[in-house]
Amino acid sequence: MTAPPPFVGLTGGIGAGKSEALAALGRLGAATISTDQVVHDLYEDPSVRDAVVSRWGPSVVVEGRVDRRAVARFAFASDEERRWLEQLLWPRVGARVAEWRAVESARQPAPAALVVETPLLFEAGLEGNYDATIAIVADEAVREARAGARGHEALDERTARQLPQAEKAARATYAVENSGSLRELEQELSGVLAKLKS
Ligand SMILES: CC(C)(COP(=O)(O)OP(=O)(O)OC[C@H]1O[C@@H](n2cnc3c(N)ncnc32)[C@H](O)[C@@H]1O)[C@@H](O)C(=O)NCCC(=O)NCCS
Ligand SMILES: Nc1ncnc2c1ncn2[C@@H]1O[C@H](COP(=O)(O)OP(=O)(O)OP(=O)(O)O)[C@@H](O)[C@H]1O
Repeated sequence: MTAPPPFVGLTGGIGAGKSEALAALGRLGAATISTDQVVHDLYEDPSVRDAVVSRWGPSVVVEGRVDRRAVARFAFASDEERRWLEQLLWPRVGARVAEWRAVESARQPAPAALVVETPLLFEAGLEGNYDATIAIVADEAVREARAGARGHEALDERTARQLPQAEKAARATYAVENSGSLRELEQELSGVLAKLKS
């Protein structure tokens, strides 16, 4: 019986390139899931929609759908509100990732790795769940410019809730630099996958 594929947590600062790294790992043969995407899907769940409406009022729903910009304004207004939202969503995200892992672990041929993009991996103390962790890091000016271009609501508050890039890099099994081209990023990640398989 062959060993299951390594279960890998992928993290990094806002705009460092986590989503591009996840896409590259997918092209390289890993099965991938983004917890940001899982959260976006959860806002379609009526129980989640009702919970945020009860907390913050009807203005968080626009044309029947949760408006994430409005949610971000309320959630990052204080630690208490942010914690409330995280406590609502994180257990549901954990359940969805566990389901996904069970399906992907049984897939034949086996993926090269099972990779979960988790922005708050270290902040949430999740590193012990994984066989290995990868931190994507970029020069601070590059990361800030990329993050700024996304136009995230409450960008400073999100950043303040996260560990600095250097700390994420120091804690991760592998730190991958993404200040160059996407092709260079994919090459670096190909090297990491080879190490994970060995
Ligand atoms: C606040 C929300 C509505 C904003 O949605 P939006 O589409 O604008 O951003 P998106 O979800 O794509 O996240 C972009 C980035 O913001 C950062 N971010 C998201 N949530 C948080 C948080 N709770 N603390 C710090 N940074 C965060 C991450 O770096 C993430 O990659 C949404 O991010 C959310 O519901 N967050 C709370 C749940 C959570 O903690 N998610 C993180 C992954 S489990
Ligand atoms: N090596 C690169 N070369 C050029 N553009 C890049 C590179 N890496 C990332 N980008 C671009 O920078 C932006 C942010 O990258 P990405 O979405 O992968 O980061 P992220 O860490 O997932 O961000 P967020 O925290 O906002 O979810 C995107 O527009 C992406 O295409």
